[in-house]
This record gives sequence, C-alpha cells and structure tokens, in this order.
Amino acid sequence: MLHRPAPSRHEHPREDPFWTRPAAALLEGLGTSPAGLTEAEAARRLAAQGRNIVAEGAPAALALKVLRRLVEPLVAILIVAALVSGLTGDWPGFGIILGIVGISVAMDVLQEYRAEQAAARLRDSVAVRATVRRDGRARPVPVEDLVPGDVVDLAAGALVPADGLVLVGEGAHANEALLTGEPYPVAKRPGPCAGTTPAEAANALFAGTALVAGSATMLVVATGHATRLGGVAAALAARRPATAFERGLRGLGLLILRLTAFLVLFVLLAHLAFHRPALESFLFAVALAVGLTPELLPMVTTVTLSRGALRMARKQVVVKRLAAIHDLGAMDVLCTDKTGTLTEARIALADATSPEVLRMAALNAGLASGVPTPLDAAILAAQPVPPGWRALAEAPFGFERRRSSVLVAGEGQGGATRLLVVKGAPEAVLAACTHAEGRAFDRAALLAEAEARGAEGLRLLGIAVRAVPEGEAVTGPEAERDLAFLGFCAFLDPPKQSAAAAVARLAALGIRTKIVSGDAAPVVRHLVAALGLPAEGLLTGEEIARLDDHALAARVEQVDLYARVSPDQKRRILLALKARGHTVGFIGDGINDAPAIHAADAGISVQEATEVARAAADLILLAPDLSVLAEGVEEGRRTYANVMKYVRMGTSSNFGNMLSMAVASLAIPFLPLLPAQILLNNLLYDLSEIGIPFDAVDREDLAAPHAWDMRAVLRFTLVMGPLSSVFDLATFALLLWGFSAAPEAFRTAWFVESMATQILVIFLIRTAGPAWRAAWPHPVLAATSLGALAAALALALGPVAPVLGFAPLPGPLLAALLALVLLYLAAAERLKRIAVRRA
Ligand SMILES: Nc1ncnc2c1ncn2[C@@H]1O[C@H](COP(=O)(O)OP(=O)(O)OP(=O)(O)O)[C@@H](O)[C@H]1O
Ligand SMILES: [Mg+2]
Repeated sequence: MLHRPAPSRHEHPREDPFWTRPAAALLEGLGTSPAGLTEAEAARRLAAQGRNIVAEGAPAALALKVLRRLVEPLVAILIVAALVSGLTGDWPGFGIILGIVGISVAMDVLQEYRAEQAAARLRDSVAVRATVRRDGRARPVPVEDLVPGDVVDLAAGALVPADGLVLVGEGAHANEALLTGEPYPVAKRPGPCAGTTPAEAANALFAGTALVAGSATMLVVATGHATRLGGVAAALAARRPATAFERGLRGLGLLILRLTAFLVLFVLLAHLAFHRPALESFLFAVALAVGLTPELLPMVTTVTLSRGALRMARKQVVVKRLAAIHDLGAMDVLCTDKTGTLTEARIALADATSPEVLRMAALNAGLASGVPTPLDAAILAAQPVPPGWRALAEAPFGFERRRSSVLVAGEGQGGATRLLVVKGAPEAVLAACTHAEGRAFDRAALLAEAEARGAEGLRLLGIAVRAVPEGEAVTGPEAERDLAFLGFCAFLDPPKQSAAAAVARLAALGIRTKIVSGDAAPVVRHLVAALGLPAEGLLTGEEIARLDDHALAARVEQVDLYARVSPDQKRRILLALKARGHTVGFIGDGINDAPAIHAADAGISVQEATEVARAAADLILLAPDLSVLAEGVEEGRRTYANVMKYVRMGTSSNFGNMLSMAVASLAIPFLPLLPAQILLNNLLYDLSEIGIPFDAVDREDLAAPHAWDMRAVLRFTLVMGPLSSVFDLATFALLLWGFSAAPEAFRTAWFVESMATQILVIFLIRTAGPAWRAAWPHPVLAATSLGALAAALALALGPVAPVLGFAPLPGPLLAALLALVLLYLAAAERLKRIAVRRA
C-alpha cells in the first residue's frame, strides 16, 4: 500500500478521459513540453508518485523493515516486558533480552534486505527500457522510472510503457487485444478525439499494449496503478491464485501460530494458577512463543529464493518474479512455440514461384512501416525493394488475420498504378483471392501445393495483389478482397539439433513438452520428425475454435502438437492444461505469445524476444535454448528442497524442543530455562540454519516435479516430533533423578542438550537416504551450524556462563548428555526413513 502511487490528479476517468483534451492543455497541465522533462523534475515526480509498476510493491526501505519487525506483537511485548523487568531492578536480564532481540531482528532484516537487493539487481538487468526525452536528449530509461509528463519515442515492436497521448504518429498501429479484446491492430494518430472509451481513443496509447507497426511519440499521462491496465492488472494480481507451495507454507504457518497461541496461553494460566511469579511467567511464555513461531520462514523463503535466483542467473536464467522459481520446479508440462527454441531462427528464403512474386513480396515487406519481422527480413535479404515505389497506406500483420497488406504507388507496366500487395499464410491469402494472375485459379490445388511443401519443412507465404483505382480509399483490411493470386515464397528455418537432447532432458525431469505454433500443421509435423521428438496428436486452431473450454480440456492431455493457433488460442490451451491440474510453463518470444506467457504458472521468454513477451514473462532466458531451461528447473527444485529442510527442522526438532520445555515448566517447580536463555537458544538455532540455502540436495529431489504435500509434512512432524520429546523427557529424568540437579545446572544441561539435538539433526534431515552416503553438506552450512553449536557450548560452559544464569556441569553429567545426544541422533537417523518415505 505504501508504494501505491496516488492516481494522477490529471486524470478523471469517469467524466473526462485524458484523450478528449487538447494536447496543448495536457502538456501544460503536466508542466511539460514535447522536449520532455528535466532529469531533476523526473526524479522529483518519481519520488512523489512512485514507480511505474503494476505488480507487487517494491521492496521496502531498510529502516522501514526494521521498524516493521519491532512492532511485530511478540517482539513488541518482549521489549515492553524487558523494560518492566528492568524497572523492577533486573538490569542484566533487561540488557540480555534487548541484546538478543536486537541481534535477531538485525540478522533477519539484513539477510532479507541483501537478498532482495540482489534479486532486484538481477531483475533490473532484464528490465524493458523506453526511449525517453529528458534534458532535451533521448535516452533509454527503465520503464519503471517513467513519470507523468515524460515524452517517449516508440518504434514498432515496442511495449507501450504507460498510458499517454500520441503527439506524433507515423503509421502507428497498436495491438490492444489485452485491453479491449480487439485482435486487429488499431491505427493511432495525433489529433482530437471525442470518444470516451479506450477502444475509441484513436489518439491514445495504453500501458501493456504493443506498437506493432509504425512509430509514435507519446506524452505519458498516467503511470503504474493509475493506468487502465493498472486497474485490470491489480484485479488480476489480486485474483492470481497462490501456488500450492505458497498456500501450503501459509497454511503451515497459520497452524503453528494457532498451536502456539493455545500452548502459550495454557502455560501462562497454569503458571499463574500455581502462583509462580507473574512477570517471570509472562516473560517465559512470550519467550516460548518467540521460539515456537515460524517467524523466520518468510525471511528464509525470500533468502532461499534469492539465492536460487542468483544461482540461476549464473546458468543464464534471470528470475523476475521470485515465486516463479517454485513454479518452475513444480512444472510438469512445458508449452513452447517453434521458432527460436526448436529451430535456429535463421530464416532464409528458399525459393519463390517467380521473380515477380518475390518483387511483390519485397514491396510488402520493405514498404510497410516499422521493423521488418524475420520473414520480412528474409525476403528483403533475397530481393531489395524495387525502386520507384512508395507506400500510401497499410493494414499491418495481425495474428488472427495472418496476412498484411500495403497499398503501394509506382510505375507498373501500364504507367502509374496503385497496387494493394497482400502477403500472409497461404490459406489466409487464398481466402481473399478470386482469381490468379496468368493461369486458372484452383484454390484446392494451391492449398494442396502449400500443404505438400509444408510437409518438406518449408514455411510458406502466399502473395496476391489487386489494382486499386485512383478514387478508392484504402483504410484497413476491408480492402483485401477480389485479389489476384501470384504465388508462394518458401522459407527454411533449420531445426535446432540441440533441441532434441534438451527435450529428452526435460522428459527425464518429468516434464512433457508440447509445441504450440502459429505455423502450419505440416511444418510442425516435419520439424517434430526431423528432431525425432516424441509427440502425439495434433490440433489445429480451426479445430480448437470449435471446442469449448471444457471440450478442449478433455483433449489437451493426449495432444502434444498445436498448429495455426491464434494468440488467444495459445492462452486457452494453457488454461485448459492448468484446469487439468498441471503446473504449466510457456516459453515464447512473440507478441502473439504474450497472453499465454502471462497466463502460465511459469511464463518464460528469452532476452532477444519482443518487449511485450519479455514484460509478460516471469523468467528470462539469456540464451534461447531449452537446455538452459532444464538447468533452471533443477535450480527451482533445489530451492524447494532447501525450503523443505527448514520446514522439517521447524516442525520437528524446534517445535518438539519448545513443546517439551512448556511441559517441563509445569512438571518441575522452577523454570526449565530462563526467558533470556530461551531467546538465546532460539537465536543460536536461527543462526545455525543460515547456511541451508547454500546446501546441496539429493538427486532424487531433482528427478521429478514437486508439489507441496501437507500429508508428508504432517507425517514427518508426527514421527520426528515425539522422538525429540522422548529424548527431552529422558534428559529431564536423568537430570532430576539421576543427578538431582539444582535449577542452574538443570538449565545449563537442558540448554546444551536442546541446542545439540536441534542443531545437529540438520545433518540427518537434509537427506532422505543414509546421512553418510549423501553429498557433503555445503561448507557454509557446516560452518553456520557447527559454529552456532560451538557458540552455544562456549556461552553455557565458558566464562560468561554466570552472567547468563548458567552453572558449571560435572564431568559425568556431560558424558551422560553426550551419550543422550548420540542416541537421539542414531534414533533420528533410523526413524527419518519412515518419516520421509517418498511416494
Ligand atoms: N510478416 C508477416 N507477413 C505475413 N504473414 C506473416 C508474417 N509473419 C507471420 N505470418 C504468417 O502468420 C503465421 C503465424 O505467425 P508465426 O509463425 O510467427 O507464429 P508463431 O506462433 O510465433 O510461430 P512459431 O511457433 O514458429 O514461433 C505464419 O506462419 C505466417 O503464415
Ligand atoms: Mg513465434
């Protein structure tokens, strides 16, 4: 909430949308000019209005984080209680408690802060940038730093970074499907506009849409949550269901919290009923609560995920949304488009029906505004634009229409002519043709020819023309009628040989790969055969259009190939797979892939992709290669496995120890540990776990997609918790009856036993198999846990022991404790096999 920028005061959505106001008035109202803002003014507005982001809030400032921790109820109570005990004269207790709380909070905040900073730096490295005019110069600025009043230059293919008014437009067309549902690119031009709905706003551009043709200069009017998309996306984000993992963690945290509240209340009331000192009992109960709450779990998850993100970055996968790491690890179906991931994306013209066909194709490809697509580039590489021709109008390529047209004027055979040149998918072009140039028109035969060449792996484009008389106005795709078919251009895009191995590797990781392509069915089939990919079934866009979501969901399980699908169908396929209970990833690079990337559990794109695809993605591959993705999947699973280690430690050993202490406090006439000692215990235990994110994991943990399994967590708890309690009770018995320990000695011994069992068990829990056969624990983990244990021993048995209320222990008692700890570890090693038995 803190970072949510206030809606721009310049926008009054209901009565007065910005695009109905004159440009001059808007410029003045925003205190800017076509030359843009100064850097200083932009910085000031950024601070005042917040960043141009719609998704989750930016990480909070360090001071704020500290403050937030200090006002957490348990910590606040602890501080107050310490103050009270200070006032009653117990200054050492006061100092120690405040000291321990301080160290805990500092450690927690600092770790999380550093981890978040590192993750944010990674995210920035793949941030989409916009060309912004500031201080009179145009320079690239991360879109998150745009402010109202900025003036932005956009080229074809760019992501529209904010809502704004078109100041200058050259054949600009935007794809606004995301916002209005309109699949056909709409023309954008400067000038007045009376319509009040975004769909009518021909002079405005909206955040999240894409400029697909032409160029434009835009005045930024609204950013972040104040944008049209901001409203939509905030609603979407709010509705974005938490992953099973997030839900599981949250559920577990809540469960422990309830148990804690119940237990602590019970202990407190019992103590008071037994007429124990009130303040001391209260402090004891609060310290217990601190020990019991999984207060570190959020920090631990963030740190583990950020560590995972750093490791993944070294393997060429940049994480934009941290939680996507889990989704990647949990992914069991991957949908991919064809070009770039399965092919080399080195598209080259193979042949054309005639030189005339190629000349016409070049007119269409070269005279259309905006950056040429790879197919256009391949045409122009073989045939430059014939001289003497110029473009008068165009209807840019649309992924639903699958063709583009350009009205060109120049010298034809019979003098000056105007020609509408159309190129696109063969069936899309043939559908608008009524005859053929210089031969009989046989649509069925031409379609069969296209099909046959597709089966050889050639991508085909059809070319057609119509002479347009002087008087006829050409404004959009309506003009694409009565065309004369000229012929085909055929293209080759060599299969990527490494793709087969990558798909096999993904399969070995339990991930099924499905191909979702806008290209023709024969081309997709040929590619699959050429790479030897295992794939069953094929659905075309035409067939999918006839299926409702229910029927589609029934088919997607068996079908691995999808051809001639539109952007929205890509999204539908993805949602159908999700509806079947799969965790689905989608990797793609085009504007047409963005809706599906957005809808995926793990939306993936590549560094060279269009801005819209990159903006929609959760993860960016720095190298366009599926094997890079396989590495990322393994990292995702490693991260998950390490978070699970915390969960297991927390639910069994830590919880068990604290529970035993609560019980003991009722059974014996004195506190089993002083409040400060409990806090110290908790702090050292937390310290011992800092190394977990670094740790290696079992090979089995990488082998298959994981999902949160509450039953497994419970089983682990129900086996390992009681085990820990049994040994705690044995310790009590030994201390009370074996050694008739005085309170100070009892606490010292209990502290030592509790620390040793809690900390050392990590070396067993970290693996499902025999502990001695697993990979060595990471040196950092070994250092933090053994270091924490050494510190605990030094504090309890060394020179400062008296200050903390500890007393020296006799040799035989130490030996007995050692024996108990070893016995516990041996029992834990045996029992854990029941506890973590894999499904
Ligand atoms: N610049 C263009 N001009 C005309 N037609 C085009 C153009 N680009 C693509 N097409 C047609 O639209 C179809 C779908 O586009 P495209 O192949 O890029 O979709 P895609 O889903 O991204 O495919 P892929 O899986 O290969 O990445 C193409 O097969 C082609 O017939
Ligand atoms: Mg593509």
